[in-house]
Amino acid sequence: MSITLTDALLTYPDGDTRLCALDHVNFAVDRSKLVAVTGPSGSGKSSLLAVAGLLITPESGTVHIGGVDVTGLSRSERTTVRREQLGFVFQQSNLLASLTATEQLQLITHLGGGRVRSVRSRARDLLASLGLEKELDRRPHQLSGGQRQRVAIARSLMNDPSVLLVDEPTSALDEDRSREIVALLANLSRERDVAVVMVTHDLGQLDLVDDVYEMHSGRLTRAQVTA
Ligand SMILES: Nc1ncnc2c1ncn2[C@@H]1O[C@H](COP(=O)(O)OP(=O)(O)OP(=O)(O)O)[C@@H](O)[C@H]1O
Repeated sequence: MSITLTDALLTYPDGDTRLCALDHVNFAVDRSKLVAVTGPSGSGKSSLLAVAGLLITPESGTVHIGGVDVTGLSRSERTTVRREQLGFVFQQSNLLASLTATEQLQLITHLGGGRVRSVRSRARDLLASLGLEKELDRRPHQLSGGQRQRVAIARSLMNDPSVLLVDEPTSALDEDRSREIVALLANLSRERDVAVVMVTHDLGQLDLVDDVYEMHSGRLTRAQVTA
């Protein structure tokens, strides 16, 4: 398995008691799979992504990435695992208004200290592979919502992650564009051998995913197997 949460417990203070955001959650996603996590607002989906993304450490239970237990790592070790093995795509594409599509991707690697020329050609190749060959030098305001989300997905692949964590990627898109983005995530999970975890309210695209999980009050259950 590429990412595994075992018996993960996470609570938050809630008045005099504690609210259980992850209630002994077991979750595993293999490489080349796209898995959707659905559930009502407040059920714990963002908490699941935060624990899977090593942004929050569970109170008990473990997180394994690529078979390695990363639960007890120091903050800087967690940052290294995040930089080398994880990719993130957020609800809004979070692109910088002044940068071209290519520069959005270059920036990520420059922050991590990559070489300029190879980074630029890798950025352009990645964008082209996601159907953005004509948009390489466009800035966010010159792109459609779907194209912006594609740039954000390309950016998340710059470090060649083994796990991609995607939060509501279609919430700002119409139905056709939403379907294109979920189909793109399904394809790239297979072509790039990535485990993709997608939190979504968009139940119309679930036929494209490999597994569906549902969260309710911090409890995670497998909803349906479509492939
Ligand atoms: N930092 C925090 N402090 C206290 N409670 C929190 C904190 N973060 C989340 N919660 C609570 O934990 C529960 C789970 O929240 P979480 O954001 O994980 O749910 P969600 O399913 O992602 O919701 P949404 O779909 O609205 O984003 C909610 O009841 C929320 O209010």
